[in-house]
Amino acid sequence: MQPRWIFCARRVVARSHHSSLSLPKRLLSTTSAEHLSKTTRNIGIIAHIDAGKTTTTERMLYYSGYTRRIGDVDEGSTVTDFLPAERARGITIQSAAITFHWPPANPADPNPPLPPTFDSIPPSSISHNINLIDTPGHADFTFEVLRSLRVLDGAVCILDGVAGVEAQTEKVWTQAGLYQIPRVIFVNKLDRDGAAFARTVKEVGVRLHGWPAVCQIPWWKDGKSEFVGVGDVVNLRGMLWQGSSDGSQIQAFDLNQLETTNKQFAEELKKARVALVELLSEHDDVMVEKFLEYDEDHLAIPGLQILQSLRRVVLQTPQVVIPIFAGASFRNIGVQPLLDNVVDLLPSPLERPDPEISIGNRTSTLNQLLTAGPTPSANPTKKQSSKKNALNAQDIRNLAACALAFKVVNDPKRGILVYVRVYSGTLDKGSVLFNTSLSTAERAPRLMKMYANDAVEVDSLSAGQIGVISGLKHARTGDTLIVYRGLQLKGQPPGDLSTLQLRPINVPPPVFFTSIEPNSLSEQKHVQESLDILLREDPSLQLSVDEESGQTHLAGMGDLHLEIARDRLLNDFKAKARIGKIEIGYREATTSSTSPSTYTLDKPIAGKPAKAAIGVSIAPALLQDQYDPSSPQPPQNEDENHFETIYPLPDNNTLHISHPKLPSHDSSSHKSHLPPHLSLPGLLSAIHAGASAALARGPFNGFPVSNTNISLTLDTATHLFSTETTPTAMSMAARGAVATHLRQANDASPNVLMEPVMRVTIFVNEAAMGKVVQDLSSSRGGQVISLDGDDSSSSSSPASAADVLVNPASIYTPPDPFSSTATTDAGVAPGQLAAGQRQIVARVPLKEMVGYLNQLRALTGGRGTFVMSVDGFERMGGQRQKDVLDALRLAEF
Ligand SMILES: Nc1nc2c(ncn2[C@@H]2O[C@H](COP(=O)(O)OP(=O)(O)OP(=O)(O)O)[C@@H](O)[C@H]2O)c(=O)[nH]1
Repeated sequence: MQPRWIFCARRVVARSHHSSLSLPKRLLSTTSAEHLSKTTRNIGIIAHIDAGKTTTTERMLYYSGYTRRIGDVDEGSTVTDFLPAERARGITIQSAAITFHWPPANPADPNPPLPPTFDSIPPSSISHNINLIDTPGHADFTFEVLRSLRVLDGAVCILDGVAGVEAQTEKVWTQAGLYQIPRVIFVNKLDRDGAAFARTVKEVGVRLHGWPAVCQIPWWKDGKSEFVGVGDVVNLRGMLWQGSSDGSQIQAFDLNQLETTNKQFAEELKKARVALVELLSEHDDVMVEKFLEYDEDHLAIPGLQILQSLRRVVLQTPQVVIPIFAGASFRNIGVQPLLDNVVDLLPSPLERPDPEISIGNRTSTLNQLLTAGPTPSANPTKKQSSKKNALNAQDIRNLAACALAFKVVNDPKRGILVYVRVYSGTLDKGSVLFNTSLSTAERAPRLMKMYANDAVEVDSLSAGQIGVISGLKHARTGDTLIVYRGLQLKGQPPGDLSTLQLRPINVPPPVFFTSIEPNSLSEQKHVQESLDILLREDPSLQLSVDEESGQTHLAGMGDLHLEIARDRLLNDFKAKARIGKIEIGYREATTSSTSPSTYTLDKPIAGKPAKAAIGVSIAPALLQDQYDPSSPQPPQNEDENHFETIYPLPDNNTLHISHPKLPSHDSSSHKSHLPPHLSLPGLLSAIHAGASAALARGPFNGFPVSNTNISLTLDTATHLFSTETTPTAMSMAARGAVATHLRQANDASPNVLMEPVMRVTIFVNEAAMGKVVQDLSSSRGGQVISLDGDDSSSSSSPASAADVLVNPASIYTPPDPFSSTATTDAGVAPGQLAAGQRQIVARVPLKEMVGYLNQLRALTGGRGTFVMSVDGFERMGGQRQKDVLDALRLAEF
């Protein structure tokens, strides 16, 4: 049988003189939504930095015919890394979603009918629509990886065959597992000196907690280290990449041919087939039946049966079997069969679990909402709010589409592009999109699919599809967009629908910040507009204005995160601004309470008289030495028996607003308490905004305030002054009130500093372990939590009960061309790391982790890697606080 990809690869050569992309539009416009969903794969590539994601993606685009020459990351000519900052650094910063077809469609018959089942042919016999999302590999962009993961149906994890499983891979792998994303592995860079396929496969078992199913074995020329092709264990054939520089010419040899030309390789291929059938039989009952049907002959089972069994195990939840493929993208080896396997093994959008949603105060799934009819009340005690927010069957029928904006990109040529994944219904060009995150509606002027660097306009995007909306003014990365039939631009969908969030995620607290000052007044507008775009692109950046200094502070997740933001601002947006040093974002915690008093604002705003008052007091939150800052929840208390609304705020702050009971359905009680131009929700949101602004800068050292309870009291009889009390006046009153009391509390007993503390996981070679632990605990003030996964929370132990404990001795691997101690199983117990590898988990103040990579490299001869994430904020000891403050002051001069 001639491999299908040989045909595809040849077609690439034939197509390469065509410059335009006329095919996709036809394909999309004539394909039914269901056909499209069945033949769609929304996949991502996840990997450690430099494992070869970009190189592999470029080959995928080339072989599928979407680019005419192979891009080269080292030359800065790739399609996917398209920001100048990315090209300059050779790393991927933004997730770019690209659509292509695999196998390439036949222009004469772009939509051949789908067979009723794929029982007799593999899915990759039919052209599929692949939406590929390239995810960033650097730890600072973990949040961006998470955002991309949300929209994936499957993933290819690329490993560097020399480095094996690296720290960041393990982290992203686990995160993808939490989203139940089926994954396959591509062991790349097998052409490099020191590439160790066998060791890497064992590491997959032990560190990624699954059973590696070796589906391809590397083909080393004459059994030595020149990597020339792969052995296809599923179809029992060898594939040799030789004779063409672009990898489009591949020779295939069946087992009989191999037995005469390369006996040793043929024997290994058979061993691999036996191991694969054995492994599949342990996890798939159908494979056991096939095994018996074919007289227990591992080699007699047809490749298609093996493929179908692999597909079943990959789609099992949790995924325990991990298919492994081999290649060297840079040498153009292995990419076409990898693409076949993406189509054959990874799921279509129709095969994915129902996406999670949050609506009102509860969580559910989208299909439950769409099929359940009228929604039940979120909380039986909240009668009033549930009555107001309940949805009837017609409301739900009117929900014409739900989509998630997973990426906003400012394209130099096309303006702002919002990448969306549609989860239900169909999003049509021109429809009104209600943004449930911003509570505003805007029209979708243009819809597109992105093919490499070419955009193709489409009229609609149906469920399961990934596409781009251009011309939106407000939508940000992460926003949920819904289409509600008949909704006008100024309207709001009924009840809880206006709060519907698809796959909501918590934004971690920013731990670094920098200051931004326009060079001149005339530059201010451009700087602000550029910052607005940056924030739409990346909501894990946060902006605040320091009223005292007039400076704008930009806060982010890591120093590289802010560095990239700075580069984007200055180089891409050409903003003329002074940008300060990147500093650690400490917090200051209140340590004493204040007595209640009333604060009155009485000064003109924008030339108009303004007056508003509010009662205020503050107190330290239960004085915790540590806290875990999570994102604020929606208001907790709308119970009609209470007069208080409680807002949990970031950084362990809480805002209590006492106010009169004004049921929102009772307009007469509103009229008796409030002037006609004010509403209770409007006043509460103004107070919330004012109090939050005051907390952004503490009186002690200008850091954001943490661990503080704020009590504000709104007495509608004495605190409102007719038309002089506007929401803006009330917001300013709240801000002034809180700022005054924060100062009072700090004067009575100074605030204390809290510092970000990281959870750090470090992988080192055995010889370096002692030095690294010593450096962590003595020089960096860190606390070692576990060594080699002896703590249940460490990432080398199974992350959950679903994870399996894999004994590396039971994993089949072909031999590597050179023998290495790392490929032996000696001394490696199940659940432990491969020989020679050690893992350290520690809590270390962020300040001590700045520039750690260089130090770790020096201590480990360049082999150590680490990942870290914010574990919480911790109160600093007196001496440490003094040292930090002294250093900060020194830096000001
Ligand atoms: N020898 C060899 N080098 C490779 C191979 N694949 C990629 N590289 C090189 O590895 C380096 C990193 O490759 P990229 O494709 O940029 O890796 P990436 O994973 O996209 O990296 P980030 O975008 O930084 O996350 C480049 O210098 C590539 O040329 C391969 O198969 N063999």
